[in-house]
Amino acid sequence: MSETVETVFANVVQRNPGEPEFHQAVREVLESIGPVLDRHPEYARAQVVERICEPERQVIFRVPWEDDRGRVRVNRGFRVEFNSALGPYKGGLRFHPSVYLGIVKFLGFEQIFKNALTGLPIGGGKGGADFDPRGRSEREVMRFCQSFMTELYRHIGAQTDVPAGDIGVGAREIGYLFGQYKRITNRYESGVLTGKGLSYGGAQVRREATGYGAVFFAEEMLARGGDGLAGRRVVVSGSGNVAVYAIEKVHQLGGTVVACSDSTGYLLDEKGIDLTLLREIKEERRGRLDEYAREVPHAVAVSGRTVWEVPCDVALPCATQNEIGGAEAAALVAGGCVAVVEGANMPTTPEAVRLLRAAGVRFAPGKAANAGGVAVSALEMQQNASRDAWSFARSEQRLRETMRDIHARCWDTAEEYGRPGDYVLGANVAGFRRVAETMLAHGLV
Ligand SMILES: NC(=O)C1=CN([C@@H]2O[C@H](COP(=O)(O)OP(=O)(O)OC[C@H]3O[C@@H](n4cnc5c(N)ncnc54)[C@H](O)[C@@H]3O)[C@@H](O)[C@H]2O)C=CC1
Ligand SMILES: O=C(O)CCC(=O)C(=O)O
Repeated sequence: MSETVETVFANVVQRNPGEPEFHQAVREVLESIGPVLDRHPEYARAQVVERICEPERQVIFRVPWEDDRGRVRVNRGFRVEFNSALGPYKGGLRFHPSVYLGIVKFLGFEQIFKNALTGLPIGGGKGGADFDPRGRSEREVMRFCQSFMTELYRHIGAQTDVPAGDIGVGAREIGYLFGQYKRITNRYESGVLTGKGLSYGGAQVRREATGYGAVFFAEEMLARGGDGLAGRRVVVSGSGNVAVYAIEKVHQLGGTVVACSDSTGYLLDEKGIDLTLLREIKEERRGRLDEYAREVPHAVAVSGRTVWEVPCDVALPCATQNEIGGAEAAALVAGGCVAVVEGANMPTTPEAVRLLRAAGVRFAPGKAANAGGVAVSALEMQQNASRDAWSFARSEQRLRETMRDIHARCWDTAEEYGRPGDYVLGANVAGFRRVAETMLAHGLV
């Protein structure tokens, strides 16, 4: 990093102590943008980088709720409204016990550049709570969502800040959150949340968008080497929203996903994951992957080990941050992997990225490869604003075009900066330039 950028980074670490994930996300962007700052001294004069690293607003709030035994519980809720240069703050809500301010800030920071890369009018934000929905009854989840929205509602709005789902927040939670927002405000404001059910303003393909989008990105990336996913052996981590629809699209494009995972271990099915059964276990029974292995004799459930030990051509990490470290990257290289495409946010550590690159593995960062989810959220906002509802085919076509455009933006920018094939540089620089130019246009705000 150049001296100027190194100083900015040191300042970020000093001002945001104890937030290693946020530091990691900032460092990755700052490492890419030195050459842009050399070409555009006006960005440094206006302290654009310093301003981008500081959230516009951060809200932390108490979420009290009552469990089924009548015991009062208290969680902590967050919304970080990071950057509104390009549009209303936009980004998901995560309910997971590991959530704290540093996680929400890393996710919000990533979201700024990801949303810029889509070319759509959305700023960056993220939120969540340290609530663990696992093992909680439907009624407990509903009460938690209602209490969370009872504070959040005053900070959001279709033109202000538009949350959606992330880990632990799916269609069920969005429904409860929307119901409470409507009740408190007495406004049927469809565009205040995305990822809604189709009966009340949800968009076709939003559920599938992140997973499908990551696979479309992988297709584009492989196509540059005259290749594709057909006939490829693929491993996916996670078995939630992003993972399930990544698996579906890989299968539709002729590849075979032989393994997926959850926080307890992984499932190996050499004949290809049976998605109907996986979805029944995960989405309906909310069960564990070993249930699959009990029902499919040739499948194996492996507990306490990493899914990345399974040899594959293409790896799609779709679970959580920093799940591929040095050891996992080495295992992927040893297993013959040629491409890693991030469906999750920052699932690969900097050490792992270096190792993969050194071994010639193509690597696509999440802020480019998983942008399909938020892109279709922006299309949901557009449909809500015009009281329209597009067909599945039209929405999927838009998603495919958007992922093609994002890929091209990353590819062309990397070439322009003399680093062909460097998707990390391409994504960071293309996203940063759009936000920086707009911030300059808005003056000192
Ligand atoms: N839902 C969306 O539209 C988008 C999600 N993402 C990112 O994709 C990732 C997955 O999100 P979703 O599928 O929405 O969440 P989800 O809650 O539906 O699924 C998360 C999955 O990851 C697994 N998991 C969590 N921690 C794990 C660990 N330590 N080891 C192994 N597996 C673990 C869970 O068992 C679950 O299968 C996250 O990084 C999220 O930020 C990114 C863009 C959009
Ligand atoms: O659709 C959205 O607004 C949320 C997407 C999101 O949280 C993400 O891209 O990580």
